[in-house]
Amino acid sequence: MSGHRRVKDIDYDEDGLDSYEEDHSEEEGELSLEDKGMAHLIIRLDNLRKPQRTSLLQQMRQNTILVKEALGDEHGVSEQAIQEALWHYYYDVGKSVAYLKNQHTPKQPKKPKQESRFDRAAAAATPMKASSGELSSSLTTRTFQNGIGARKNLLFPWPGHPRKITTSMVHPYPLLGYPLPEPPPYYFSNVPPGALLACAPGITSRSYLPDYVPVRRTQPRGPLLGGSASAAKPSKLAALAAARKKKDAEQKAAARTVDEGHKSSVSLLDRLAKKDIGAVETREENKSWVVTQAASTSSYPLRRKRDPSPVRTPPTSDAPQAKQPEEKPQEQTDLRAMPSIFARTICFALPRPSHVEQKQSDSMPYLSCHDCATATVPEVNRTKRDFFAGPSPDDVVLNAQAKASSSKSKQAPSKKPSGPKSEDGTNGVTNGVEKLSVEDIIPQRTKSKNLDIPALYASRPYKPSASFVVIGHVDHGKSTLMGRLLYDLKVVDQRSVDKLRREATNTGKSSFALAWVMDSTSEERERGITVDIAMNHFETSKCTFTILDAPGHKDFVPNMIAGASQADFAVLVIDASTNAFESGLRGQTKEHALLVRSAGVRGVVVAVNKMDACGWNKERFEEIRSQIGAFLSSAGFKEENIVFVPCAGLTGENVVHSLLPSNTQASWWHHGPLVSTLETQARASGTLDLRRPFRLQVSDVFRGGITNPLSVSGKVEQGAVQAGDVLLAQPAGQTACVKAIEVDNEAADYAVAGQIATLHLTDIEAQYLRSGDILCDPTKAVKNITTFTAKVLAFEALLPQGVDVHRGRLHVPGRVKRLLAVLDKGTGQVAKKQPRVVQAGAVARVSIEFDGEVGIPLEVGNRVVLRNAGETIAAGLIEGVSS
Ligand SMILES: Nc1nc2c(ncn2[C@@H]2O[C@H](COP(=O)(O)OP(=O)(O)OP(=O)(O)O)[C@@H](O)[C@H]2O)c(=O)[nH]1
Repeated sequence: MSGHRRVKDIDYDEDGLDSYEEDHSEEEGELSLEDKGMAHLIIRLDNLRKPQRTSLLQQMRQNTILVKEALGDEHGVSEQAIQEALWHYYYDVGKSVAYLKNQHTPKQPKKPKQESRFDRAAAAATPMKASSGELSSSLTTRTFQNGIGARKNLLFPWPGHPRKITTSMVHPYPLLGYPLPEPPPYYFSNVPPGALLACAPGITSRSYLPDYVPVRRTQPRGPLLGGSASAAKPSKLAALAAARKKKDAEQKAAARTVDEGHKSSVSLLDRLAKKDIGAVETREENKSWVVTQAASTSSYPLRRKRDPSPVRTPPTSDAPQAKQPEEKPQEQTDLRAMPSIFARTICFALPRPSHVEQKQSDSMPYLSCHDCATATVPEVNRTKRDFFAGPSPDDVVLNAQAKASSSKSKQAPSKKPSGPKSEDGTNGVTNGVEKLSVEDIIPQRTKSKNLDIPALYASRPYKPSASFVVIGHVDHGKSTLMGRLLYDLKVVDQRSVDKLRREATNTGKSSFALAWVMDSTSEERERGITVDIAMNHFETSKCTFTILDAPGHKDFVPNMIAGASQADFAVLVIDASTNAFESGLRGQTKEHALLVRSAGVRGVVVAVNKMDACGWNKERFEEIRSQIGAFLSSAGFKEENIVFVPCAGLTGENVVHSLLPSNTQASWWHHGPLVSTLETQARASGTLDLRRPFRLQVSDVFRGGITNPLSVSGKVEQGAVQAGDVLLAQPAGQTACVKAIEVDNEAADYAVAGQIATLHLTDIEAQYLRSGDILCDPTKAVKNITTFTAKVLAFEALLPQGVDVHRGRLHVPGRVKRLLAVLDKGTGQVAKKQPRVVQAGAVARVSIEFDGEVGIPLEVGNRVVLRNAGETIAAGLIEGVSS
């Protein structure tokens, strides 16, 4: 059900607007032949009413013709492609033409690259000459017979691989002879280990290789560089290589002869190790390492067996087996390099020459092979002095500093007892460190000034301040109106506006220049619509304001809800031009008004905008006033809290400055401009109870600068906060300390309910804070709940169903678990228990539970909005919670 249907169904909507049913029946006409050609667009426009759809299709037709003309005949672009481009560029003919020209202009064939000498040489060295048929015999015949196109397919057999050879895919190894892309990791997942190795160069087996992978050529390779591929005459390089090979072979043969003459079959390494081990065991017989029998024969000597017993093994008669008398190890030179410090750390008992002992001890005072204390080292070999038992030198200094600063802040006498020198050589400062408590060592938190905020606030010299959310249907001129307000109040300077005008003109959106004051993201500027809440501050002689410019598009209603939750009052912008007001009523005008009311907003200023477009027609203004006034009253706004102001954001008439007498068309308006109405609303925003427990819903989490690595912003919902306060972040359950506060972009000592503040936090990790979370008084914290009951007004028929629960920036999936009762709208008494369905427009009590296991920070009195499939289906007040 569309939004306007939902609004129509609510029984308080008795304003005589066009009925949805009538409109809907109009839409069911047959498609014209012309329309059938645009069926792909009609599908997209399906959710629009017929007049809108017809106008868009009309525009599409006209623009299609314009684009065709601009493209000319030679491009041969299909009509559908043109319409797709127009759709993409929001009917922008210029952009669509540029895009299509770019897409359909035949690319100039690239000038063939002149072949360099290197290319020629490389080509000669590789057998990749399909045309000449000089192919390796081991490459599959199929591969080459099928030509390059087929080869591409063969090369990229796995799904999703780009079927395009790029330079990055070319296999660097010329052995395979042609570009081979790296296969995806999963390709070899079922290949047994070793199989890939078996296919490595030198092994011709291809049993595990997929068909498309050629194996190593069995033919000798041609020369890599220079020379001829025929290899009839060896090159100089080849001759050199052959000579070196021959020399190597001769050397090996000589070595073999020497080895054969040797009595023992023990390798050089073995012999060296034996010498070393023998020496060690002679020197340090109490070592717990034993040399295995294998070490004395052929195994690598470092492959030692660790004594499984932690008890030191006394030298036995077997041990001397390692000492082979015939080896005469002392006569041989120790050729082994020293093990690295790391290696020695791991194998702590390895011996090392005495000449390096001292040096390494110096370089790593805490890491000595002999000093490493671990459970597996025999007791006697453990260090006598445990370096890690006491604080490190850094700790000593830091702790002393902490101690010094804490004692300074406490105005303690600076004289410290100079204790006797400790065992480890540290002086009395170190002894003092041992007496430090954890609190002394933790960096000092920001000290609270313990301000009496309610008293200060009552006697403040400040102006009243208020925040307002700007709502209304898409394109009714919200951002332009706010841009104008800021421009005329000199919040935005002339230079910036001129720059925006230039940029907007260059992109063909000159009328959006003022809107871009608020819409700052590239997406918003490109699409010409607001996407997320834009915040800005301004000040008049009487008040300070925070603007929350909400998106009007229905896709961004959740962002609009977030804005509404932070506002004291709302500015509902309505486009007075022909048909625009009516289409807004069927769109988001009413939905937004209902949502701000549901969010607890009491006052609304209705800015009847674009009055220039209807010639400042008084009748039009009165028509809008009567229809919207009736609707707002039925939605729960009191009559005295609804104010209407005619204005034109684009021209600036009656926004900041009163209407000029020269504007005779508007002579009927005798009240002030929009800004003076805002001031009246701000003063009427009500008093605040600052003594209630602090609550702030986090709207944004960001890095507030080098000195403020973690900052949050949001509206203080109740209570007050000052620097030095400790707050609890829910649902994470982590505490944070308030380091500093900003209100209206200026440093402040405190922030109170109603203000949108930035809190710079310490003592909390960023992972514990997300937008939608609650910062609260830890002594009276908001609990994380899993179920709640709420009194809601149903915008659509309500069943036990899945819903998204919205509260400001928070939106969490949940379920309407039970419909508890339908309530009487007037008295609030139960009219019907356990209904099977709650009709649209009815007030009901429902039970809602969240999907996840993590509780959500909500409490009694919070206002929630229930949405489903992009539609607002109900809104109301939490009456009871359970965890
Ligand atoms: N004639 C006229 N056009 C206006 C006026 N105000 C805004 N417009 C035009 O209306 C169009 C939409 O203006 P925006 O300010 O972007 O509308 P919006 O309501 O902020 O749009 P969303 O934020 O996307 O919902 C622009 O082309 C503006 O130039 C006005 O007072 N008179």
